[in-house]
Amino acid sequence: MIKVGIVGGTGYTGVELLRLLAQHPKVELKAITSRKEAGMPVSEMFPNLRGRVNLKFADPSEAPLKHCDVVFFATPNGIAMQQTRELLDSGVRVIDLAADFRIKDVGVWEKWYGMEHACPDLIEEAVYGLPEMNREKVKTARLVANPGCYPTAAQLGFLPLIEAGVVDVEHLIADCKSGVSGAGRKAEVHALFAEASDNFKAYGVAGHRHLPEIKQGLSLMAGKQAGLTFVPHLTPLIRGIHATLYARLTKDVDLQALFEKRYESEHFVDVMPAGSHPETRSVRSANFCRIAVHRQQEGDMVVVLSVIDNLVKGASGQAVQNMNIMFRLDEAMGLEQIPLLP
Ligand SMILES: NC(=O)C1=CN([C@@H]2O[C@H](COP(=O)(O)OP(=O)(O)OC[C@H]3O[C@@H](n4cnc5c(N)ncnc54)[C@H](OP(=O)(O)O)[C@@H]3O)[C@@H](O)[C@H]2O)C=CC1
Ligand SMILES: CC(=O)N[C@@H](CCC(=O)OP(=O)(O)O)C(=O)O
Repeated sequence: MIKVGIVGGTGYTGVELLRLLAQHPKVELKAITSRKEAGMPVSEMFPNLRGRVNLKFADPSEAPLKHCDVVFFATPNGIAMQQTRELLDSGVRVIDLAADFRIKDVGVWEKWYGMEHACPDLIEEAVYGLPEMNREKVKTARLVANPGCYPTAAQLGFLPLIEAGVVDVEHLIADCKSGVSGAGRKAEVHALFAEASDNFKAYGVAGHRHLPEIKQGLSLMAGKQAGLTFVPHLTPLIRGIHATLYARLTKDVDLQALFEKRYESEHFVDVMPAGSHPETRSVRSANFCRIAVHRQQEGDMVVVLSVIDNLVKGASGQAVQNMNIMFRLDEAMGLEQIPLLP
């Protein structure tokens, strides 16, 4: 059994990790932290876990994290980087759901995240945990930087086009919409029911911290600097991301065949039949990314639609997928939930 610790067990990605790991046949949950709720039984805070998780929250300073095989950080940005070295030195592997190790250029990271990085040398070692791009490196990684939610939806949608060299990579557009759980469980005015429901708005138009992360991934795929316009929107859903991606075609290709071929052996990426319009509810609570590719009848634009559940393929599910790869388990183990309808 893999002994697992979670730092940040009371947030949305933390409880989602608990939901997935409590049903994972090869996992033993050893430690779950919360500073505010230390001592409280997990199932008291989250009754959906009654009878499934019998641990209490522990303060991070007291939790037996060093006795785990792997520790997930489901914490705000800037926390994992303070504790990762000690864990790695103790032989514990680390999967960070936050952004501490996602961006290779530490100067870029410090600019967007507004703080000094505590261990820049570990950024180089960290493997960006998008399995559909980096599976081989994830296998041997001690430290995995789990991708952001918008970056997962956008990169998986653009990947076949960029790898095949059939689009203008300098002028890509990602128009993305997220459910409110993307903002986490902390109390914030914009996430209040009366603010977020029956409402729709863009935010971060002048620059969002996922822009450099997505651009880094697209540039790696292209082998040269990619140019991207990224606009996130807050939509009155609880879960879900819908990315509408635009690119100008530079070659005439069978787009449907290109996407189907690229993802034919990817369990968690579903290329839908030509003409489809994937819905966020078709991936709700599941680790799938569903994609449809469209060519408009006029002009040379390709439009890709990519949907994920931000808390699953966009965070905790992808983190468990990475754990499975790191421990040489079946990649889909514990992740076969069928999405919830309606
Ligand atoms: N929500 C989403 O859709 C996605 C989130 N992410 C990322 O995952 C991470 C967690 O997100 P989310 O679950 O939404 O966040 P929440 O705000 O919902 O939860 C944060 C958790 O971290 C704990 N925490 C906060 N500060 C510290 C600290 N200094 N030391 C230890 N624990 C701390 C909190 O518990 P306590 O304060 O009691 O210790 C809480 O359990 C973030 O970095 C986020 O950007 C990534 C992809 C998608
Ligand atoms: C709707 C909403 O607020 N979404 C969050 C992004 C999700 C997230 O938590 O960011 P990371 O992937 O970097 O961890 C935001 O825009 O800040």
